[in-house]
Amino acid sequence: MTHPTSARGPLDDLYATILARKDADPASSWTAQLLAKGPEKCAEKFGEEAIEAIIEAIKDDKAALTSEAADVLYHLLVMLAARDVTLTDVLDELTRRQSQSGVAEKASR
Ligand SMILES: N=c1c2ncn([C@@H]3O[C@H](COP(=O)(O)OP(=O)(O)OP(=O)(O)O)[C@@H](O)[C@H]3O)c2ncn1[C@@H]1O[C@H](COP(=O)(O)O)[C@@H](O)[C@H]1O
Repeated sequence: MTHPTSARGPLDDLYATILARKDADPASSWTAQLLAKGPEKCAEKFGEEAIEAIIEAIKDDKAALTSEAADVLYHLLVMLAARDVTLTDVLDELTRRQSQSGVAEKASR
């Protein structure tokens, strides 16, 4: 499925960079090093970053939450790449849900 908002954005560019790091020398890049440790380690790092974001959200520190949210998005993409799930797969799932909720809205009118 082609995503309707297919204009490339920073997340697409970051995901493409992360994918390219799957074949890179681990010594050359933090991302390549993390991917070389395997999908379980990538998932663990995602969990750690999510918890750090939760802490900043509870503290209501907007600057720190913004920074942690960027870490969460980066580590989400690394975890997806480690398991060969594409960003397009995830966006398509969101689009499918939006169109389903549109059907539900129309049905309730
Ligand atoms: N967006 C990011 C990004 N966000 C966070 N990080 C790294 O993720 C790491 C995780 O932070 P931690 O505080 O947990 O790091 P740490 O304590 O050193 O790690 P551990 O000891 O816990 O394993 C840090 O080293 C950050 O530099 C990122 N590393 C890379 N990118 C982007 O990924 C792309 C590829 O970068 P390279 O990894 O340099 O190839 C580039 O576009 C980068 O901008």
